[in-house]
Amino acid sequence: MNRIDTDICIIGAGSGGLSVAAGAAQMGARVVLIEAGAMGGDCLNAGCVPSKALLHAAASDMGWDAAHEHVRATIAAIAPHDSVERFEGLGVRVIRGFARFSGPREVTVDGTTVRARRIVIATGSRPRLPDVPGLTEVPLLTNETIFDLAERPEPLLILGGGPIGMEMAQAHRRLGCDVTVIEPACVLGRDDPEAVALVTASLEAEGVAFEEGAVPVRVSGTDGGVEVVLDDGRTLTGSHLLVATGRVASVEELDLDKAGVETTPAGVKVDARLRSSNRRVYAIGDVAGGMQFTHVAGYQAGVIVRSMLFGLPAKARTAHIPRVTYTAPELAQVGLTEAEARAAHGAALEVVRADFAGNDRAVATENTEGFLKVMIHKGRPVGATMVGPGAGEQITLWALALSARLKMSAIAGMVAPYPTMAEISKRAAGTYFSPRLFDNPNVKRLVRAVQRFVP
Ligand SMILES: Cc1cc2nc3c(=O)[nH]c(=O)nc-3n(C[C@H](O)[C@H](O)[C@H](O)COP(=O)(O)OP(=O)(O)OC[C@H]3O[C@@H](n4cnc5c(N)ncnc54)[C@H](O)[C@@H]3O)c2cc1C
Ligand SMILES: NC(=O)c1ccc[n+]([C@@H]2O[C@H](COP(=O)([O-])OP(=O)(O)OC[C@H]3O[C@@H](n4cnc5c(N)ncnc54)[C@H](O)[C@@H]3O)[C@@H](O)[C@H]2O)c1
Repeated sequence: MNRIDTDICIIGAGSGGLSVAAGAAQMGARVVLIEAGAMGGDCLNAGCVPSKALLHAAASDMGWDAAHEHVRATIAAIAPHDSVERFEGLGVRVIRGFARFSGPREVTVDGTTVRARRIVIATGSRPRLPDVPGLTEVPLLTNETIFDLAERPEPLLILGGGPIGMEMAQAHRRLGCDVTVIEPACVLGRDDPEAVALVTASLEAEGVAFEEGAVPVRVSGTDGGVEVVLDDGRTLTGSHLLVATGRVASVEELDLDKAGVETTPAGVKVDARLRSSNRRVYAIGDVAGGMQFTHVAGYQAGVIVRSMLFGLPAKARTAHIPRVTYTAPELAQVGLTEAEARAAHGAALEVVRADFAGNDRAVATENTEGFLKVMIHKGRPVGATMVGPGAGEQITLWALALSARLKMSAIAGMVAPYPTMAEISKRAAGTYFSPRLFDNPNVKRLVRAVQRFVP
């Protein structure tokens, strides 16, 4: 049995683990990084990167084979950034293999024991298969297999109308497939319903069929395909079935009990500093059971690097984290939705809105569908929802406003170049101040008084 002593041992080289490794090694810590599968984890190989590449290819009308070639080429172009070579170049010791805890301070991988002062669990998540009779007996697609499909599904059935289901529905429809999304509740159920309605209408107009409020009760194989029976008795038939019904944290087989690391149904149980019940062991990213995004894993990596390397008691916040569903139109959210903000702040909440229809650039470029809504409490934004062209890029202004706790006056005071889509944010901020200025009798009295005296 080999033995390695190190400062930090990281299990999982995905979005979270790689960020910890790069940060900690470049600041002088001895780092061991263990990866069982492909470097880069889900985001690079079966998540963000292939899904956005496929959406782009589908929008560019390049056809099925060229679209999949574009997906492979995109992964290959980004892969060197996450590669063993790059990380070894940064001074990280990379071990390929499946890691398990063998004690409170040690992890074992293929006959090597790594003893570390701090251990980071960054093992991510895998697709959750819902408990529908017959589901496990038919060939299924998940995010792990859909990007490698050689043949075009005809038609494609999708279980789940979350971000994966919606992005894959639009991409595959645009690549020429008939697509039906089966969703027992509402699609994109965490998001602002008015914004979701625009996304759904756009996908419907392109030919995606939605079965909302439909519960799948049985799945079975057919000659060359699958059948899904719904609770109202109807049967839908497809050549392929994509299951996109949420994620399960990858905690099994880690032998967490040997390290005294507790779990919850969502993943590793962590405190606000992302420490597990074993104070030497941290968990970040999808396995920590919070928001499941690459930028969250990266942000959490920064928080624990500060804590592990400098002993600074950094806490992870969530109120300023944005999220985007990359359909056309894009749907972006940061902070509270209107419903969440009303529940949190009641009558003290103000909501302002600006529509792309009132934005000159949107009119000139025929991109007028969509809006921005900003939720404001005591002069500061507590949430923003944007749906429309480039919403994912534009939400970053509001992500900054929330993370830096800016006042609405900071946004209103910004000069945005004319004509840009970005003026929509300034317009929303102006809408917040205009009743205070224009419908205010005191302001009018003051202006009349001053005008009497100015020469
Ligand atoms: C289809 C899809 C699209 C997505 N699109 C977006 C998007 O547009 N934007 C966004 O922000 N997020 C997106 N996500 C979410 C994003 O991919 C995840 O939140 C992110 O990858 C989580 O990073 P992680 O480091 O926690 O886990 P991962 O990136 O999954 O990395 C975990 C790594 O740990 C390894 N591992 C697991 N167990 C062990 C073990 N015992 N020993 C050694 N190695 C182990 C795995 O092999 C894996 O490489 C998407 C997800 C999916 C599925
Ligand atoms: N653009 C992005 O940032 C992006 C894109 C894709 C995925 N992701 C991340 O990956 C996570 C997982 O995505 P997801 O879409 O799988 O999960 P999700 O949890 O967001 O959505 C799953 C959907 O499946 C539905 N569902 C549950 N049981 C079902 C059943 N038996 N039959 C049919 N539908 C059922 C749920 O009601 C829900 O709407 C997301 O939460 C997100 O964090 C992010």
